[in-house]
Amino acid sequence: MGTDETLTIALSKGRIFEQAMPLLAAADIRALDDPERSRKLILDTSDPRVKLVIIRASDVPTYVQYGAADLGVAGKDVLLEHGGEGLYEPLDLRIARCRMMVAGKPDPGLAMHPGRRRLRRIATKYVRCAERHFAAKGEQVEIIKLYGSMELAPLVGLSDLIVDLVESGNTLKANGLVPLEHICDISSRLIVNKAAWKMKHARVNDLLQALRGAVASSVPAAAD
Ligand SMILES: Nc1ncnc2c1ncn2[C@@H]1O[C@H](COP(=O)(O)OP(=O)(O)OP(=O)(O)O)[C@@H](O)[C@H]1O
Ligand SMILES: O=P(O)(O)OC[C@H]1O[C@H](OP(=O)(O)OP(=O)(O)O)[C@H](O)[C@@H]1O
Repeated sequence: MGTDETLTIALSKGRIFEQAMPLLAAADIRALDDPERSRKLILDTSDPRVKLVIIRASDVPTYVQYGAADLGVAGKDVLLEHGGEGLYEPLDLRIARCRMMVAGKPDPGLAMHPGRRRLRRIATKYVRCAERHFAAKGEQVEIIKLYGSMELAPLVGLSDLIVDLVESGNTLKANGLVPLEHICDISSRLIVNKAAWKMKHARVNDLLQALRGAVASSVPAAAD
């Protein structure tokens, strides 16, 4: 965790950085470097008491859980897989919105056949979510853990179905797959280390209020 004077915020580069920075600007926090162009992992900001640490999206909850960062921005998908230990999740930032879905070939054929002899194979990065989804339906499945490009798995016979994130649907379509079941809606959340929440409460709370205001003005209710 940073010193008492410093707030450290963990973010991944790409869509979360791009969509979170306009919200952080409402709290007068602007990055002094562009993570797409700099190799720096710790970025100074326009507020000398705030630093950004740039890490993999799936590592953000771990840094915050252990207090290596006071706060972070993480997708709900990543939080569901992490489990949320040691964290508070006080605000839905409503950025990086998409859906977690089961997808597969349009004609699942044997994959959906009730009389099939082996368990259906599900390829996914989201093992916990997939397990929970199929368990809730009362179906035993075999989960195959992957780290990316899930869409390939049914095309080459690695799995019958995938569990992945879908936004426009273009990636599924480009690979001849279709969405089959909606698991949950996903957006990114502000997360806070539990100790930082107590020890740095005034500063964390100021930031939270500024972000709350920015979220309310950036997403009109009618967009839901
Ligand atoms: N197509 C998408 N549209 C909108 N939001 C998305 C989409 N894909 C992922 N997200 C959200 O954005 C977050 C960050 O995605 P990003 O692609 O930057 O990281 P990642 O590649 O999933 O993670 P890692 O690098 O740790 O494997 C995801 O955790 C998810 O919540
Ligand atoms: O429905 P769409 O708009 O096509 O978006 C869905 C794609 O977005 C995500 O991948 P991403 O682009 O983040 O690449 P990654 O898997 O390398 O993170 C997700 O894993 C899908 O592949």
